[in-house]
Formats: sequence, C-alpha cells, structure tokens
Amino acid sequence: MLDATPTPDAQVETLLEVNNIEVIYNSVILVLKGVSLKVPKGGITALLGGNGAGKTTTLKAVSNLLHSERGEVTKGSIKYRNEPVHSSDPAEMVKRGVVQVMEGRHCFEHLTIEENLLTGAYTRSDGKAAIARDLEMVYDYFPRLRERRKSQAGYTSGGEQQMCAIGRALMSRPETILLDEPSMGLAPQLVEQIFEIVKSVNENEGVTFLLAEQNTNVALRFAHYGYILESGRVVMDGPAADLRENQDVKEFYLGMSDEGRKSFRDVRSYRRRKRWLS
Ligand SMILES: Nc1ncnc2c1ncn2[C@@H]1O[C@H](COP(=O)(O)OP(=O)(O)OP(=O)(O)O)[C@@H](O)[C@H]1O
Repeated sequence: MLDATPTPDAQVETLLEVNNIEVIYNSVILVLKGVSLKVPKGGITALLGGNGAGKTTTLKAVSNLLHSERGEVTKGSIKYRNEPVHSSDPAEMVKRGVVQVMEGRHCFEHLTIEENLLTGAYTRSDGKAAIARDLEMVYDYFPRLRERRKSQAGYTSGGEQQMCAIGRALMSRPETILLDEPSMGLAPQLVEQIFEIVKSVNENEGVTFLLAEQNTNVALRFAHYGYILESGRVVMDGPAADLRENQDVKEFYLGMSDEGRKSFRDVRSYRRRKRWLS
C-alpha cells in the first residue's frame, strides 16, 4: 500500500507535535499519562488501541474540544507548525487548517447531504465559485453522496453519513483532518472503500491525516506510521509496514499467532501477565 512514506524521522515537515501530554477529566480522572506523537505533513498517521485506550481523548486534546467535556491538558505541550496551540480554542484550530471528524459521524440529521457539506464551507471567504468547485470535488471522491445530495442526512445509511462527515471536513479546505474511528459500525467492504478514499484524498489533495482506529488491520494497511496506545500511554510506534510485521502486534492487535487467533480480551490479560513477569 503506502510504504514509500512520510514518517516522523524522514526529512519532512512535522505539522503536529504532541509532547508528553497528560489529560485529566473532571479534575480527577487521569486518562492520558504522557502521550507523545508527531504527525508529518502529507502523511497518514494512525493512532491505534482498544476501547478506552485514549485515542479520542488525544484527538480532542489536539482540536481543543476537551473543555466541553470537563477535560483538561494538565501537562505537556501541543504544537502545530511549531506554534503552541493547547490553549487556543476549537475555532482557532479550524482557522489553522485542523478539522476533526468526530466518532459516530455527527451529521445534521434534518439537513440534506448537500446542505451538510456546505456547512463545512461556512468559514471560507474565497467565494461561491470556489465552494461550488470543491463541492464537485467531494462528489467526485464520494459518488454516492452525489446520488444522495437531496436526501435528508438522518435517513441515509451509516456509511453515507460517514462519507458526508468526511466530505464536510474537506469542504473547509483543511490541511489536516483528525479522523475518529472511521470504521465504526460499518461493514468490512464499506470500511475498505472509505479508507481507499482517505488514501486518494491524501495523495491527490495532500491532506494530512491523524486517524484513531480500533481496526488495526485496516489502519495499518493504509497508514504510513502508527502509534499504539494502551491505558493512556504509547506502548509502541513505528512505520506501518514494520508494525504489520511485528510479532507482538500480530499477536496482540491483529489476532494472529502460532496458537491461532487471540481475542483482544485474552491479549490484554496476557500482556498484563507478561508485564508482571518481566
Ligand atoms: N468526558 C469524560 N469524562 C470522564 N472520563 C472520560 C470522558 N471521556 C472519556 N473518558 C474516559 O477516558 C478513557 C479514554 O477514553 P477515549 O474515548 O479517549 O478512548 P478511545 O481509545 O477513543 O476508546 P473508544 O475507541 O472506545 O472510543 C476511558 O476510560 C473513558 O471512560
């Protein structure tokens, strides 16, 4: 897939740098315990891990969406294009070109698909013609949305709503998209289709992606670089091709081992035992 790649170590500009952040909810619940990562310009970086590992929290820390959930970055720093951003607000991040596609799609149910897409262009000031061109660009990536453009979003399928959410983000002409769990609740074929589109948008439009995903298998096939989170800590990172071949990743996250498939629950207790014993 995408193995000739921008990685944090290569000679490419780092757009986003998260440095040793700690996040606490409700003043007491420590969720991120020193997460660091780098997102190179033009790459697809995956943030992997199971339920509750801290993937969404990391994305929300970057886009400054934690405050509304009584969450706070209490240590560390976040820089975008080398400027500190952890105390700016969500609108400021959008102005900088960073847009988050939330988990669970979040389309405006009562608006049509096209109206939803146009809300993504709300902050733009480059004129109707440019917006109309981008609408066509989104429809070219997502022909299904062109067919459903007049349909009320609430009555479209989960896959169409996911496409609409990504399309809406594209309408803001972002430099970076933070994409939370694009595979959630979708059939495998559709997941594959959505990741193919993410790959084309990355290659053709140069949009940088940081995507949070539980589906390690598909994410590591499309991403260039991956970070694996467990209980609020990065436990492993590397080029996606290396992670795919890593024995621990195969065993713990891809469900492949010499003894056959392992469930994620087995894997977690196994890993805990392994840590206790080491
Ligand atoms: N608003 C909140 N208040 C308190 N705790 C929270 C809040 N949001 C998340 N958490 C807790 O923080 C931890 C990390 O959650 P987060 O949603 O970041 O994980 P995740 O890796 O994205 O998991 P999932 O894939 O299930 O969404 C979980 O234990 C969760 O219960």
